[in-house]
Amino acid sequence: MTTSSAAPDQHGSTAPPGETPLVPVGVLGARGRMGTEVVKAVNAADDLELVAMVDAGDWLFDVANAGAQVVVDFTRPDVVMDNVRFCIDNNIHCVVGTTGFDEEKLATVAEWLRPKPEVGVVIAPNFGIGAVLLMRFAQEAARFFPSTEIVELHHPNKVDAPSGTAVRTARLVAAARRAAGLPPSPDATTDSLPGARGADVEGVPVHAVRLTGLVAHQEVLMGAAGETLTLRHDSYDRASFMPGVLLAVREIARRPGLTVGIESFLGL
Ligand SMILES: NC(=O)C1=CN([C@@H]2O[C@H](COP(=O)(O)OP(=O)(O)OC[C@H]3O[C@@H](n4cnc5c(N)ncnc54)[C@H](OP(=O)(O)O)[C@@H]3O)[C@@H](O)[C@H]2O)C=CC1
Ligand SMILES: O=C(O)C1=N[C@H](C(=O)O)C[C@H](O)C1
Repeated sequence: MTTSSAAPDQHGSTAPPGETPLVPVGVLGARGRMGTEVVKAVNAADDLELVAMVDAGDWLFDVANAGAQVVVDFTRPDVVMDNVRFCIDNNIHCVVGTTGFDEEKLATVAEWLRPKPEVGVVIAPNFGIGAVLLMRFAQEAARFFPSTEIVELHHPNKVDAPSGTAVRTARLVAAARRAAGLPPSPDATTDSLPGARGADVEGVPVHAVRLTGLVAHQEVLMGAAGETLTLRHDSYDRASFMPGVLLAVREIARRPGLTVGIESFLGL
């Protein structure tokens, strides 16, 4: 569905002469939990214009036809790659919050971007500023603790487990542990039910809870002799992701190529 009231001129602008043009934004997954919030946030932003809302069953060409310069994707791990490919092919910058990106998929996106040096794609498993900081703090602290485990807790409608944020946190922690030369976390378990010790992400156990009433939460637990450090972040409302999403929408045209996470946009 396209939402723009005025047709773009030959430069893609709908602004009257002399005024700073609004950035035309399309939202994919627009009727979903995150998409609905993004639509509200874009509509409330003075410098952005919502030009297309696309959800399952809608025509993806709507975003190109509407003149979107930036697309925000909060869809599903099984469809997001097709959406990103379409945007890159059509010279549209992408802000991607959808999860499910492993190293292979990231490499594929980087490959698609190679012939399009002017297009920017940011793929971030979490746009919450607190969650981004938690990842950074966990990365900093990891080398001081022999044991680290991650517990992520989410609403029960989430389709992927563990969360993209937890997987990224675990990878960052694992890299910090490797760099510090830490041995595997001590664990004497020889007898367990399947899943009891969580998913193994590069040696870091990740436990996923799905509970009615929750939105998005994560704890990183670190242990050393006689002490523990627990880092916790809670998103109680999806509004918590919007400052990060809007920052990425405003920045991405100046950041060609592939960016993973919004840390660099925040000066981290
Ligand atoms: N990076 C971040 O900060 C955050 C990331 N997420 C991630 O974002 C993703 C979406 O989460 P959430 O909003 O809760 O999920 P929802 O299921 O509520 O929303 C996804 C929407 O995308 C629609 N959709 C499915 N296929 C397509 C398609 N091909 N084109 C366009 N739309 C499509 C779905 O329709 P239908 O239901 O009919 O399939 C649905 O309306 C998940 O991967 C989640 O982990 C979530 C929160 C924050
Ligand atoms: O599905 C969600 O809700 C969320 N998904 C992202 C993830 O998998 O990390 C971000 C946040 O945790 C909310």
